[in-house]
Amino acid sequence: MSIKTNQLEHTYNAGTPFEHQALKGITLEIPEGKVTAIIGQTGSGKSTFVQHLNALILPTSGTVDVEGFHIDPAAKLKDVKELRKKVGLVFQFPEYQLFEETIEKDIAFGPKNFGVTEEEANTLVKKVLPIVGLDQTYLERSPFDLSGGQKRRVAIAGILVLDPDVLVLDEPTAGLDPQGAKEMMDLFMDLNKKEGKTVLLVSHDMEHVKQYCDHVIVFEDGKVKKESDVQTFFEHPEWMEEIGINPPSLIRLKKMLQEKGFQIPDTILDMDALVECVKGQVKNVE
Ligand SMILES: Nc1ncnc2c1ncn2[C@@H]1O[C@H](COP(=O)(O)OP(=O)(O)OP(=O)(O)O)[C@@H](O)[C@H]1O
Repeated sequence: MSIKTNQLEHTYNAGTPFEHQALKGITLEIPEGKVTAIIGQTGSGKSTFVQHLNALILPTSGTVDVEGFHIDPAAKLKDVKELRKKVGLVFQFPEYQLFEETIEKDIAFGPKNFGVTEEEANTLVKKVLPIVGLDQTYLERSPFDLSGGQKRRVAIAGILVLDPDVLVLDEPTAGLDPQGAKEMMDLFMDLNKKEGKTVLLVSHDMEHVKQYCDHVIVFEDGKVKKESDVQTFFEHPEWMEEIGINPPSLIRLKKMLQEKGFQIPDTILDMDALVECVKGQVKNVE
């Protein structure tokens, strides 16, 4: 089931001097089973948009259809509780939301909240730990004694334990070192490829978008500025320039080589193909 929004608008602090319209009529369809990136300048409305997808905030006007749920400005929290199981939202720095005294209790909190018995919840916790790369010795440890990257794995386990069909990830690798970020992205990609989960990734990291995503949606000032498959998107570096986003390193390298006189088709987006293309021309350019 795809995710659809129709003329979605969101205004913060409506009717006060601090009123701010963050979303200005977003009509979108996000494909099921794919990895879709949402990119755009800071403040363009990305986080506001994704928080509508599990009804964490409600539209000021317009609608969202997701996993069989229809969300409009009058939606009631009790009607959307089940939706939270189906659409898992991973915030920026999710580790700040850990609060229980053991990792087992922290991860079990969600299932118990949905009426699962303690025993069943603990079984689910044991299953999810290896998925996030932690072994069973972590169960009784305090989440607060872990490294930042380990804490984040625990927080993400707390979402995966509900087995959502859709994963909405708001800058899930922010603050991680490159290896930690790669492991985190590989984990999400596994869930997409092996279990068919739909993934929506809010990211400022164009290397990740190029490497992992199928589809790109660009936000600007609360509106959708562009939508494209990932190949077409990265064939147009001028689109990234327009929105002030630094292209991935390979695209920058390609542009430098083109400016030096190398004939490189825009369709080349991987390093092996770029090297092959340049090799044949080195003598000509010298
Ligand atoms: N709780 C809030 N109250 C009032 N204004 C808000 C609130 N949250 C966000 N905004 C404003 O809404 C606009 C969109 O913010 P949002 O966080 O959705 O942008 P973003 O594209 O996710 O930015 P970033 O890339 O920095 O995370 C911004 O101008 C922001 O200041």
